[in-house]
Amino acid sequence: MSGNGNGNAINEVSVDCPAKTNLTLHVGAPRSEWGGRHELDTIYCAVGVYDTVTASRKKPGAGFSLNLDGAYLGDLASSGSDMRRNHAVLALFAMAEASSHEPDVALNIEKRIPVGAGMAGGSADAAATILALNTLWNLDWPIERLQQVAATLGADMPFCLTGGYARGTGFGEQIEQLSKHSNDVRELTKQGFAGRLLVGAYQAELRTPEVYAMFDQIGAGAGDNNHLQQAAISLHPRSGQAIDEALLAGAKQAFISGSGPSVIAFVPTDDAARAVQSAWQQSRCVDRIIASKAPAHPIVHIIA
Ligand SMILES: C[C@@](CO)(OP(=O)(O)O)[C@H](O)COP(=O)(O)OP(=O)(O)OC[C@H]1O[C@@H](n2ccc(N)nc2=O)[C@H](O)[C@@H]1O
Ligand SMILES: Nc1ncnc2c1ncn2[C@@H]1O[C@H](COP(=O)(O)OP(=O)(O)O)[C@@H](O)[C@H]1O
Repeated sequence: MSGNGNGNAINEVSVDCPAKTNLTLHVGAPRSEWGGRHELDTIYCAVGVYDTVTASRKKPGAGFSLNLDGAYLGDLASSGSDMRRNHAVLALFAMAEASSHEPDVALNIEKRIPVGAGMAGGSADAAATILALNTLWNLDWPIERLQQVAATLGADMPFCLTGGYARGTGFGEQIEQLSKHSNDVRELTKQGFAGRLLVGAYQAELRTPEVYAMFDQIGAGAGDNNHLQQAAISLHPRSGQAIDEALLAGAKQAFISGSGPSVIAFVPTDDAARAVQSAWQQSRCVDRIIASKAPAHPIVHIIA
């Protein structure tokens, strides 16, 4: 039984896990050996919009349970949403198998990351679950071991375990953690891809496979750092309007987050933040605005 320093067992752990965006997302050809997934070269950056996953120990044999809280649950709220397919539950089962534990754990997810938004909300919840169980079950596995488990669940899940910045290659699952002093990050920071930001979020969701399929048809927009941007805008034009409004209002950078539809606008000053907020509200080109900053990292709390 794991201890929390005063000799008692740990019974509840919560993890605040940040969302993900891609400061660059270069997309190559689909590869048959990767099940048709495209070759990527991307700079991941964690954004300070957090989901909180709480994992509590249940009685032996009680099985798992899942509870979702939050005002914006997207398609997770529908009764048809299969709990067993939730990415946090998939992570629980993967960790249970890898560590020979029974999945007798209650999971509670407080969702704040927009769903189906291109911000890896599902991957963040899976990563939070992995980090929580590493403490709840007293595994204390190194990050590399946890990333091996995460990589079996999705391309951007290994990155979500560490946050900060990373270069992703392969189909996005090969991760090289980047320090903020690395040349890549220093160059992007110089171009304004760091610090204070606004997220333009939508009720609508985009399906990642559909965005990649559209990319295969129309390719990347000239000069776009995110090669999926033109495809996402063709499927969800309001995101393109939000980018134009943000840049006009003084955002240093504004772009689609990953496969979209959400838009990230870096706003380095109070004036820029106020101007972008007002331009988005007046043009009604976004449904919700979330103020945040980047980079960010997961935070683990031992509750009981
Ligand atoms: C686009 C990115 C950018 O980081 O993230 P999101 O914006 O969705 O968060 C990722 O590539 C999302 O990767 P991942 O999270 O694995 O996508 P999944 O939803 O699991 O993949 C669903 C489908 O997307 C397509 N896909 C995904 C990754 C990739 N490198 N090439 C692809 O073509 C494939 O059709 C795949 O079957
Ligand atoms: N815990 C979760 N949080 C969000 N989405 C989830 C979760 N578990 C499963 N999903 C499913 O994954 C899909 C993609 O969600 P998400 O990861 O938020 O978006 P994206 O892949 O665009 O970053 C959603 O449509 C949802 O049905």
